[in-house]
Parts: sequence; C-alpha cells; structure tokens
Amino acid sequence: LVGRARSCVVTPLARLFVSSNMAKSKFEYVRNFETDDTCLKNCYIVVRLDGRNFHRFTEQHKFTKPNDNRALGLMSRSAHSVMEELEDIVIAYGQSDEFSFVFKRTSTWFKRRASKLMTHVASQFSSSYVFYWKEFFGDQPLLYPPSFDGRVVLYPTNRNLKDYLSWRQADCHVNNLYNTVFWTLVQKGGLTTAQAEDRLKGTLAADKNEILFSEFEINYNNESALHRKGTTLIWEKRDETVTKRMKRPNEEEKEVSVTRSRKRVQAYHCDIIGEQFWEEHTDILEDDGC
Ligand SMILES: Nc1nc2c(ncn2[C@@H]2O[C@H](COP(=O)(O)OP(=O)(O)OP(=O)(O)O)[C@@H](O)[C@H]2O)c(=O)[nH]1
Ligand SMILES: [Mg+2]
Ligand SMILES: [Mg+2]
Repeated sequence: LVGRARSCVVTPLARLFVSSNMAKSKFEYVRNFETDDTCLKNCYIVVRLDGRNFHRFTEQHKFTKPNDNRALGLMSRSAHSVMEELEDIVIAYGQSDEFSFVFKRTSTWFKRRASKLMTHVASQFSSSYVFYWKEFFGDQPLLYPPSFDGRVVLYPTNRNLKDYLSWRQADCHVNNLYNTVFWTLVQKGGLTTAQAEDRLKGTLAADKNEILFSEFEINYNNESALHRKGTTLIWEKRDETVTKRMKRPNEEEKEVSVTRSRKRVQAYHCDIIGEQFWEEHTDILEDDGC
C-alpha cells in the first residue's frame, strides 16, 4: 500500500529502490530461522569425515583387500590438501575411509561456526579425492562421484583429545588385525569367506596373532605400519636452503645460500596412543595440564 501510494510521485528507479527496501523488511525475518552453531570456546574442534557407502565404492573400484595402498595414498593426499587450504588444523588422523581433522582450541576461523567448518572440510576433501584420483588409480576410472559425511565433536582437554585419537587408532588396529587374518585365511588358506568368518568367531587378538604366526608364518607386528597404525598428519618446520644469484651495488653478481624455515605437512604411521609421540611433538597441543 505504501509503495502504491508513493508510486504516483516517484521515478521508476526510485520505485525499484522502494520495493526492494520493502522486500527486505518483509522477508528478512527468515534469517532468524538460522540457528547458532558456534562451537564452545576453549575446545578442540574435531571434524571427522567418513566415506559414504564405501563398502560398495571399494567393490566397484576393485580396491585390493584388505588394504589398498592407492586408496590410502589418495585419502592422505586429500587430507593434506585440507590442511593446506584451511586454517588452524593442527593434526589429522586417518584410516580406512575416514579422516579426522583437529582445529586448535583457540581457532576463530569462520567464527567457530560448526556447519561452516564441517562443510569446508568435507567439500575440500571430496573435491581433492576426485581431483587426485588419477594420480593414484591411473587407468582405473572413477565410476561415480564419491561423497563423505562429516560430524563435529568438541573436546575440552588434551586428555580428551588424545583419547579421541587413541580411540580411532585402536579401531584401526582391531579392524586391521581382523581383516588381515580373515583375508589371509581366504587368500592363502583357501577358506571360503563364510568359513573364515566362522573360524574367527569369538577369537581374541592373541588368537588371531597365533593363527597368523603358526599357520602362515606371519608376524603381525612386521606388517605395514601404514595398515596397522593409520596415517597421522602434522605440521613440521623444515629448514630449506636455496641458492640465489644476488648483486649488491659495486659488487660482482654472486651465488648465495638462503635458508628459510618452512612449514610442511608431514605424514607418520606410528603409535599415537602412547605418550612418546606427544613428547616428541610438543607443539601440536597447547599445554593445559591435562
Ligand atoms: N577392499 C578394501 N575395502 C576397503 C578399504 N578401506 C575401506 N574399505 C571398505 O570401506 C568400508 C568402510 O566401512 P564403513 O565406513 O563402516 O562403511 P561404509 O560402507 O562406508 O558405510 P557408511 O560409512 O555407513 O556410509 C569397509 O567396510 C570396507 O568394505 C581398502 O583399503 N580395501
Ligand atoms: Mg564409510
Ligand atoms: Mg568408515
């Protein structure tokens, strides 16, 4: 009504302004439907991604069993890209079709909004997975676009965060030990998958180690650390020396060595449950006495 009353005295351009102003006041209330998902201060923000229906994806893309090194390399490369492109990630841990990213507790990136952090991690990871696919899988074509779900969990203390990462690495160990014995029984022992499953029912870790050792002469501890421990990515400072040609006034041009400290993402396949890793990398977590 206001618009119509005024329209007889305003130019078309001014009318546009009036109506867009009205549109703003009329519709902008919908903004209030957005909920506040700011992450609690002083907590580590963990974003964990997991491949959607990778049971099918791995079958269709002929992943080797129980572990496919091309796939693990691609996961790691994609996580590397997340760390380089997004701010404030201090450590990432991955195994199987999952990767966890830890944002430092003081991070103010995207005002600590959970949905922004999670969706940026998930989309950067997914697009990298597709972007680098060929580098790892060569002639094996990517048959359909893979996707990853994401969740955000907050951990207030260093102890909680270390226990979270320990939980994921223990999961890696339990699954990998089971899968190693299972596929050894099938691939080397000639059992059907149903027979192998039956054989492993109710067995403890020690029994599985024993089957591997006594029947197949495999010492599980000598299996690949990448498979047993998963992949931990952290930032490391490295001195890089480059030679440059320099010319000072009144001097001949000459070659000089310039050393610069650079941060690079470094991958480890080691135990992160014990204290040793944390004692050797004291700059990952800020000390909180816990
Ligand atoms: N062959 C093979 N399969 C793998 C490898 N890594 C992961 N997988 C498969 O990926 C699955 C991952 O498990 P989940 O994440 O629990 O299950 P999912 O099928 O992805 O289902 P949702 O995560 O619930 O969507 C495993 O059960 C395996 O089937 C690998 O290196 N080789
Ligand atoms: Mg999955
Ligand atoms: Mg999984």
